[in-house]
Amino acid sequence: MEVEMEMRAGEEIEIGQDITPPLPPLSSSLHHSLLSSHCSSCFSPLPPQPFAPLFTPTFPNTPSSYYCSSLCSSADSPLHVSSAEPYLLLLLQSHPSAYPNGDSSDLRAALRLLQSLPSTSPYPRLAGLLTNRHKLLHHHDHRVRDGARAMFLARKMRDESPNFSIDATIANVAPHDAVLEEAVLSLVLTNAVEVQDKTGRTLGISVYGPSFCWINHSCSPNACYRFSLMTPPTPPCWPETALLRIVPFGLSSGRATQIENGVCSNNVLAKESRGYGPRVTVRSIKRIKKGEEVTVTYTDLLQPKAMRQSELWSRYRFICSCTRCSASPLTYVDQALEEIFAVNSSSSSLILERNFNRDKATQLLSVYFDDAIDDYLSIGDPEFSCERLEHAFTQGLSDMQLDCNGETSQLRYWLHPLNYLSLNAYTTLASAYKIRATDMIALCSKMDDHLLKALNLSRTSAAYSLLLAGATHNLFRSESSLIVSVANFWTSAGESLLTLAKSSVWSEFVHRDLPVSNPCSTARYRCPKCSLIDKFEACLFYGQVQHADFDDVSSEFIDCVSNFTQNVWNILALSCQYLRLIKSPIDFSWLGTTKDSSVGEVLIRSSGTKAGSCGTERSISGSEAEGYTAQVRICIFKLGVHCLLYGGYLASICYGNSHLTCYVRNILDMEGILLNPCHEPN
Ligand SMILES: C[S@@+](CC[C@H](N)C(=O)[O-])C[C@H]1O[C@@H](n2cnc3c(N)ncnc32)[C@H](O)[C@@H]1O
Repeated sequence: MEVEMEMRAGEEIEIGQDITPPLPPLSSSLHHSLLSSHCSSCFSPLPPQPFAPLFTPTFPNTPSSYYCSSLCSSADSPLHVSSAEPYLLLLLQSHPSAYPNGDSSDLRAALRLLQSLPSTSPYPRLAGLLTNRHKLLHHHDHRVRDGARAMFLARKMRDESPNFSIDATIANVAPHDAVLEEAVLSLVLTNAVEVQDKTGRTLGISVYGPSFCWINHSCSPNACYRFSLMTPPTPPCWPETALLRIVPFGLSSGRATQIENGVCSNNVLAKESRGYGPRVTVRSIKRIKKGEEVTVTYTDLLQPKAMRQSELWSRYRFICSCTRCSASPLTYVDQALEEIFAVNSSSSSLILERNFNRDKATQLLSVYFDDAIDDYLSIGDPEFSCERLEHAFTQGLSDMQLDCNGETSQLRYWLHPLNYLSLNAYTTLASAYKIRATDMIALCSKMDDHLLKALNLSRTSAAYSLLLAGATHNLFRSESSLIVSVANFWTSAGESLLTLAKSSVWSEFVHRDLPVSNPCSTARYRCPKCSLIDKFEACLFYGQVQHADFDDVSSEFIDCVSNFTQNVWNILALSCQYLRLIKSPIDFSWLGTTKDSSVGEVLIRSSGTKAGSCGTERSISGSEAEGYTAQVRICIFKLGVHCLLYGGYLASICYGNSHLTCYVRNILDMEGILLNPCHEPN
């Protein structure tokens, strides 16, 4: 009988606490595209003169591993060579069709694992980890079969070296030669996680031992994880300094039994794992009761249910039945993330349509939005992308629909402001407007219309950042596991608002026409209405939040931020038609519930269908310039400080005193707002 493993809390766990020590990987590999820019051992960026592997073979004109130090090279080179990685890279370089499925990191991590694991029967677990080979092979055929074959060939080339011929080796592979490779590759696909650096950039993948890999997925998880990049030699952290607050459980026929550590004991793991490479630490983002299952997310929680389910199915072949997915009717968050409005524009007046093909509308809108966002990311024309996105936001997209009488009518679809496509678009728009502002500033050397335009562009960028943070916060109030996204979005909004308040363009403009006192030169700023600064400083000092404070801190923050926003939102939103439709980016009560039509009506009626009123910038008028007063500037500054403090506070719950918390701290430090120094961890 196959046993399904899970991890449970071994004790009561409060929110914002580490529940594992930093766990070392069993195997990790850089993404293929980063092989020549990052260290294959510790994943840090390479110096100008990187270190090559200590041992041959290296093949000319073929990607290889490089290292940041001789220590990294001597720690990793033996495994790099013995695992047959150089041969795999040679094979993929000369015969790309051997694995046409993209990045080679899965195969390289699997080769490394295969080399370091004791040889054993490939079912259903290796070193305690689920392989899922049967399930994956049944559905994924090509990825697993092609990959395993390429791994098998690489190992054969290694064994026959130096007398191998790639073509002859390929010709001699029998269909069932690569069973073990299939199992190890399936294990990697089932258990590997993407390793990210401090900025959230994905560097590669890692497979960890059961303490991490036995943690199941939930769309409303109670834990998250972070990475720390470790260079060799790093002191062993397990089991001596173990802080493992979770225990394994095996579920067999629905009956939970505590598993003996014999499957994969801590000692076995300590021996199997490498001392270096990205370590992972699991942390609670909710209070977890003793005996409760600990879960993390395997997917983006800001996607609607259907997308999460489809992603989990295509990658892992399971159907999620967590509380969020099983809720009937859909949770508020899942309703909002997929909400679309339709109007019948064939009739003379705009009528909100109740019966329309939602899947078709979603498809139409997602193709349009994804395309506009991809265009921005790949071609990088920010102005065109802003125009496209805002056009769809304000004018909707048209489609023909066949009704039950066989007659066609014209429908127009609008996105709900909290729809996941809207959230993705806000991120793109904040970034695109920021780039446009920077480009505009570079164009002009002295105070003129261009400088004012640049200030308007950064104002719109800050407004979109604030809208993204506020919109996600609205969802976070119903789904607390969104804390990780919210922490990042409040931090970005704070940074963007502070940059706007401190803009030298604004200074020039204000000095000439509307002199303001410089908010940045004022002495240490403290908000008289909330204790956010003290709470954030306490987090920095104690390394964790005082959990009893959490709800109070959040509601104090929202009170303050709502007040500031009331004073400045009209000005932040002034240049953009879509933003002007958003009555408040913090308090979304103007939206009504997703069941009633008020938000649809607000959007549709306010946008109208007048020709030429597409959601692009208005020309700069005198009244717009009047918005830039000293009071507004100071209010934007205070709003930015609050957003940063709250973002930092939430980040300390999710990551402890890690880079994001310190990043916030450093920005606030420069403004003379905080007291205590921060020691950034690795
Ligand atoms: C990283 S492993 C997690 C530990 C796994 N349960 C085990 O027994 O080793 C990932 C696999 O666990 C299973 N799994 C994880 N979360 C699940 C969930 N919410 N529902 C069903 N299966 C899940 C799936 O088979 C998935 O491919």
